[in-house]
Amino acid sequence: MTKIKSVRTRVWNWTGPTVPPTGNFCTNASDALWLKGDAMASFRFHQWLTCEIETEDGTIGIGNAALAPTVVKKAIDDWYAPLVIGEDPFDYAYIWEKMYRRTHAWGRKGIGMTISAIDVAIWDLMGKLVGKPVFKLLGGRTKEKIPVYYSKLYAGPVESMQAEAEEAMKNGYTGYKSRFGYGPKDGMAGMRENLKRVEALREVIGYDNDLMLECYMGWNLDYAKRMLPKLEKYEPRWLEEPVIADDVEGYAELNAMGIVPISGGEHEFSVIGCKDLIDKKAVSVLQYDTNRVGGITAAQKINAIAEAAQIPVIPHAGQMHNYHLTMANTNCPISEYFPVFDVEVGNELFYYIFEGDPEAVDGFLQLDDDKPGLGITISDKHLSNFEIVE
Ligand SMILES: O=C(O)[C@H](O)[C@H](O)[C@@H](O)CO
Ligand SMILES: [Mg+2]
Repeated sequence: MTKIKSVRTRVWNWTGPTVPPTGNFCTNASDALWLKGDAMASFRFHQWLTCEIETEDGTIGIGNAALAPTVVKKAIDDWYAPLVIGEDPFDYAYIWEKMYRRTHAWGRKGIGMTISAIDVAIWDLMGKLVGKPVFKLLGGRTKEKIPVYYSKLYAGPVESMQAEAEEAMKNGYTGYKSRFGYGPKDGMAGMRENLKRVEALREVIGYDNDLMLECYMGWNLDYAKRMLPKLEKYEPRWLEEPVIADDVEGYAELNAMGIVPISGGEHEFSVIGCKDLIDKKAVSVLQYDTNRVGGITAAQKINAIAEAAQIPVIPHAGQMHNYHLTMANTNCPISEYFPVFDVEVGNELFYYIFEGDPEAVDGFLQLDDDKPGLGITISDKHLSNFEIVE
């Protein structure tokens, strides 16, 4: 048995070129504020955290976190790393509870669930130590390959969104996720702008493909109740994060309307947090992100609860820590896929930090039965575009 010897965290600050967002790029929680200047400022992810856990035999497992990397680094360095050093990585359930309970006073939501970055690294480590891909430790291959939906189509001029969708269709995706650019502050005119873009996308992708619509917490209950009947005829597969994450009652009211399935969960944390969404019938599709919700240990427990309630789980973000869970669970039907693009919002930044993330082909992605762990390495190809803080 080889014990955990060290935990190495690094913050990767992107210093390379970025594509500045234009105009009503994507609604978000800050839209409700009387704001001057860039409402998107709180919304770009141009930093990332890597967390490498090494055992005495030199094996290294890789975890990551996308939200608030500098704060997460401090939480891991000061609080979580000392709790895991000296432990056997295969005691991952004990390690998880130790981290969760020893920081419970402040750690059970948000930054505190940085447990995720460590837990993902431990699962990568375990896979490498037994020579198996992580999905083979979770339930194995439930799909020949994973169907993915193209997730971008931020709001912009109608013509450019249609051109982006036309280009994406060449890759054979059967699902497309678009972002709304307008919300309550934009009034009826904004509603028309939103509907104009949904209609335009349906003209391009037709009705035999899924269309998912993302609000990213930028609407509110009143606005969403008014928009849902107007959206119904476009047959969205789901409406994502229409209200802020704390408004679980609002989620439940919108979902109960039964007009468009409501999805959410990427800003929910822990098994109990996700169970609450399910018990309150707040979502028809649960979308935690494994590197936020509590890692693979928590995510797999949530998958069982969701399956019992027959709520499909389609994790937020096209990253390896989510793909392995989707491969290993029949109740995880498809995966979100962030196409590789120039750094814009930053969802795609991980492509510049890691190697091994699969590329979608003909609307599917594949995981390798013979690649141990998560199947990613830390890349040295883009180091010149990063300032890395140890
Ligand atoms: O569902 C998503 O992909 C997220 O909400 C995105 O990370 C965010 O960029 C909003 O589109
Ligand atoms: Mg989302």
